[in-house]
Amino acid sequence: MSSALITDLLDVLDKLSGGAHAGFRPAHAKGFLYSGMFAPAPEAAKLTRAPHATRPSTPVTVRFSLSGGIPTLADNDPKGSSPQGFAVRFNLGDHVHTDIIAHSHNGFPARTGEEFLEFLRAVAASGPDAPTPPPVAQFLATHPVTRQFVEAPKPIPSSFARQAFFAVTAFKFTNAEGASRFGRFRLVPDAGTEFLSPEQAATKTADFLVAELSERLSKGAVTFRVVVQLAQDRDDVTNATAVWPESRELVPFGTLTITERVDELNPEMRKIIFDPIPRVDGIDSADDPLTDVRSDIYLLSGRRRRAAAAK
Ligand code: HEM
Repeated sequence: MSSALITDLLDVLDKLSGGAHAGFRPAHAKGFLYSGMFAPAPEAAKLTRAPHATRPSTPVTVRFSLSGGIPTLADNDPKGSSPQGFAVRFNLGDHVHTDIIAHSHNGFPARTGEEFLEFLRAVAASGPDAPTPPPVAQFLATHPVTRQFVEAPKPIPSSFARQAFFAVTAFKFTNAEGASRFGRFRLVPDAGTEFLSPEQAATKTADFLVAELSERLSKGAVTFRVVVQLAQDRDDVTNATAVWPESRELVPFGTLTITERVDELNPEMRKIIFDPIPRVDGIDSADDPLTDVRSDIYLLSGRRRRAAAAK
């Protein structure tokens, strides 16, 4: 991976957030950590020999977040809140883990890191002093898939527990017999989905999503079904902008049960860096170019965050 691409992406993300916010993520900066358990569905072990698919239960740490890079963003901010993020760490042993990193929109605006950089630079160059038409309008005119992503409705949910999340990049799942299938993780809320109209969202407080989740957890656990959308032969498994038809089979993978909030400012917890590469036997990258770029940039960004927190 070109390190220039990674640092250029980090720079433009910082720029879009009005400069770097020391100790915070340059994307999905405002987020909240919780702990819980994962229990696999019987079908999971038929798909993959990964340990969390066969063990009766695996402890998890999860983080819900808003998409923007500003740590003080309001949960009902019409521009920076959606898509919300949901990252799940399966704690398999000492320093052994595998993650699912998902957001609340099925798709992504760019196929490669280079294309994403070009898009973000066009957005950054389209401020109030921009020429007409602004660079972002020119970019969108020649990138219909990005335009589709930008224009798709991304309503604010009534709760982090009431929307579905999509891992977008595909993985290759291999079972104990050595049989492989490609698929994409999805997290589906047992409480069902519910979204706010812009008018309803405007009446909410800046921290309503975390407050709502605390209130909900005081009454009982929050559960999500983890499923894998299986690719069929013609589906492109290397392109996160290509949404597969909804008719594709959804294989049950298990249930996530979220029980309590974890202090995200706790030094140990501040260290957590979710990893887009699964790094566990039985689940591999499907060679989507975004996977490696993301892994490199999350690591660089996470190290920068850790260094700032240590000061
Ligand atoms: C080239 C493409 C991408 C770039 C450059 C990028 C960049 C970043 C960066 C820099 C972070 C902060 C990492 C950290 O400090 O720990 C981040 C976090 C995140 N990104 Fe991406 N991202 C990309 C693609 C995606 C995609 C496809 C998704 C959709 C699933 C996504 C969802 C998330 C989520 C949910 C987080 C928060 C993870 C956490 O809670 O720690 N990103 N991204």
